[in-house]
Formats: sequence, structure tokens, C-alpha cells
Amino acid sequence: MPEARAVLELVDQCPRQVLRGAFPVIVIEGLDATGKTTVTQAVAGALQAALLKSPPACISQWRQAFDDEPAIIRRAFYSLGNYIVASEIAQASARSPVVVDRYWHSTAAYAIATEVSGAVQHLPPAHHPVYQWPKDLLKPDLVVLLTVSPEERLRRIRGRGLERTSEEEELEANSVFRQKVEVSYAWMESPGCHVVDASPSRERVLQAVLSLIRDRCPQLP
Ligand SMILES: Nc1ncnc2c1ncn2[C@@H]1O[C@H](COP(=O)(O)OP(=O)(O)OP(=O)(O)O)[C@@H](O)[C@H]1O
Ligand SMILES: Nc1ccn([C@@H]2O[C@H](COP(=O)(O)O)[C@@H](O)[C@H]2O)c(=O)n1
Repeated sequence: MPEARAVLELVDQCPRQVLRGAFPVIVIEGLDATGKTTVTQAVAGALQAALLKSPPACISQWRQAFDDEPAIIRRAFYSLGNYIVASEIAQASARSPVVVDRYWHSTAAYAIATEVSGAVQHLPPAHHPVYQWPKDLLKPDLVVLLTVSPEERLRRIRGRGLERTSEEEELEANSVFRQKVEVSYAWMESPGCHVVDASPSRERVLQAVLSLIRDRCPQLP
């Protein structure tokens, strides 16, 4: 794939060891349409933070090509995207707080849910190595997991009317798959996810997330 060569060239340009800055790094996670983009934009505005996303903008032109490939190649694309975003986070966190829309937990939770067939009970048990943060990937200070009921998620998806990936369609059609993603998110460790109920109004969700950030990130100016 010519797209694979292009992505690998970008990865090669990233420093092997990334030194992060002193400002806090906050990741917003959740299933699609739980409100991540809405929250990351509002938090970035409130904290005057840099706003980043995984996969990063610099590889987004190749995303569709990788989404059409077999799962293992698709996962490699999203995994590498996290390492590219890590070097963006390192640079940005020297200047201001950083808010990231999806990161490693998304890649891991969707991958685990896809690879494990059958019931939720077939997932690897809690504390299994698949739920651990990769040793060589820059860690965030806080990961916020937004949750809404399946019914509210569907309302938001339909209200938005955007195109979805086959995995996102699977989430809607297959409640077992959705539960496996949710349980995998909940079992991610070091860092684990702090759950915020994202069902209330945008303003109330923003206040809940900001209050969590202020509690958990003492280095915030
Ligand atoms: N608290 C809220 N109450 C009602 N609607 C909301 C709320 N937050 C977000 N929405 C709406 O729900 C839809 C999905 O929100 P958003 O795009 O922020 O989700 P997302 O998690 O980033 O989705 P994706 O992962 O698919 O990009 C949007 O139309 C948004 O305006
Ligand atoms: N860090 C990430 C980000 C995304 N994914 C995969 O993409 C889909 C959701 O992305 P949206 O931009 O539509 O929110 C989802 O199917 C994930 O598998 C990922 O693996 N890692």
C-alpha cells in the first residue's frame, strides 16, 4: 500500500523518545456520538488548551484507505496514529494544557471487542495485559470516559446524520459488541478512565468534566 509507506515515513520522523511538557494532558474517550468532540472543543476553549485528536490530522487523508483494509492493518494504522499524536502532545504540553479527542484507549477497546468473538464473558479478565497502557507511549494525566444510554446515543447519531464506519454501524446493530467496547474501556488501567455521565445538557456535561479536571490536575495554572 503506498499509503502505508507514507504513514511509516511520518512515524520515522517522530522522535523515538518523547519528552512531554509540564502542562496537563487530558484525553476524552467514549463511544461515537457520546459528545467527545463537543466536550473537547468546549474544554479547550475554557482552559485555553491545545486541541488534538487521534488519529491526527496529518494522517487523516489515508484513514479511509486503511478503514477498507483487513482488521489487523486497520489497527496498525490507528496504533501508529497514537504514537504520532504522542509527539504532538509532547510539543504542545510545553506551551499549554492539551485536550485529546480519543487516544490509546479507543484503539485498544475497539480492537479487543472486535478480536473477541461471542459474549462479553469471553473478554480477557480484568487486569489482563491487554488492558495495560503501552510502556513506550506518552501517558495522559487524566482520561475521561463519556457515557450515555444506548437510546440517547442513537438519538444523537440520527440527529447528526453523518456517515459512519462499519464498526460504528456494528455498535448500533450489535449490543454485545457495544458492551464489549464499554467493558474494555472500563477495564483499561494505568491510566484508567474516569466516567462522566454525558446525558445532561452540553453546559452541565462541560461543568462536570471541568470540575473533574480541576480535581485531578493540580498542575493546571
Ligand atoms: N450534552 C448533549 N446533549 C445533547 N446533544 C449533544 C450533547 N453533546 C453532544 N450532543 C450532540 O450529539 C451529537 C454527537 O456529538 P459529538 O459529535 O460531540 O460526539 P462524538 O463523541 O465526538 O462522536 P464521534 O466519535 O462519532 O465523532 C452532535 O450532534 C452533538 O451536537
Ligand atoms: N485512537 C483511535 C481513534 C479511532 N479509532 C477507530 O475509529 C473509529 C471511531 O472514530 P471516530 O473518529 O469516528 O470517532 C472506531 O471504529 C475505532 O475503531 C481507533 O481505533 N483508535
